[in-house]
Amino acid sequence: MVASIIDGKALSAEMRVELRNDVQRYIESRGQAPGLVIVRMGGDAASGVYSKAILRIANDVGVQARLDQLPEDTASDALRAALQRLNSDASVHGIIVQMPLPAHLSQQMVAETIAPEKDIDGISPHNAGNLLLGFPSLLPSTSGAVMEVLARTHTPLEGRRVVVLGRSNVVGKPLAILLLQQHATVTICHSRTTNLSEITREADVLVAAVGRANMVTAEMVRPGATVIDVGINAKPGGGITGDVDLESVRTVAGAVTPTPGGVGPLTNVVLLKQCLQTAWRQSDK
Ligand SMILES: Nc1nc(=O)c2c([nH]1)NC[C@@H]1CN(c3ccc(C(=O)N[C@@H](CCC(=O)O)C(=O)O)cc3)C=[N+]21
Repeated sequence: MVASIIDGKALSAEMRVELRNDVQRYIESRGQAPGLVIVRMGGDAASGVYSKAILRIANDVGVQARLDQLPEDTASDALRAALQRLNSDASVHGIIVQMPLPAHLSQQMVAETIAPEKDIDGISPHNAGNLLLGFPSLLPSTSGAVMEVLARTHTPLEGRRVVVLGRSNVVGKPLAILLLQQHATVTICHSRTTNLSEITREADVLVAAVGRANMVTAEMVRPGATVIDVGINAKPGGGITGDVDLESVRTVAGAVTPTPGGVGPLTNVVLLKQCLQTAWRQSDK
């Protein structure tokens, strides 16, 4: 079997056409663009790539976006105050705080401070709780992007075995919930899982969201399976690579997403789509 390579850039372009129209309708109705602010501390490479991609695509679809780059040593109180200012700024409809945070800052503080109605990356307890309960909610955008890839490639999920590698709050956990809602049989594996490849070889759909370059190889994949690579690992010489060893996996898989050019380009669009959604909500009042 030689896997087909899923073209994330093409899927992203398709979504951007839809989104550009939807943003235009908002601007015509409300007389202003949806506003988005990225808050970033420090110099993590993956979050740098992501920030640039968000700004570029925002500009392309008509969302007003800016990057608030704060120093790595920003104090917790100063970050809280900055977020509170964004919460009460009516021109800001969506806020994303880039992860990972520097070690001295608490994810819980950030998640509890961002106003749930501006939480376009779905990290607040309010949105996470709604997702768990099956109520409408804002999603962590990467988990939303994986669902977009699966839907737009018509990958069946109902009754299928899906194995998710990774249990993070931004990918593994929310994705497992979304897959359950589509009636998949979901298994979450992580760093303490024993006999990992025995489990992954059962998967009709295998999602890698671990953060370890090239860890998924052909021996871990069921022949014909769909393999979704969510990993964003910085390459020593610059650029990014995924969690999936593409050259190895493509010999057994049915379909596989590359990195770059797979899930990443949809993540940005999902984030912006959710910003448009929050802008409509905030201007409805
Ligand atoms: N709160 C939060 N939510 C996140 O979702 C989040 C985060 N923090 N911190 C950083 C990581 C990383 N991440 C990326 C998303 C898309 C691309 C992306 O668009 N990649 C393109 C372009 C790659 C390139 O320019 O080389 C591609 O894969 O083809 C990259 C990285 C989201 N993350």
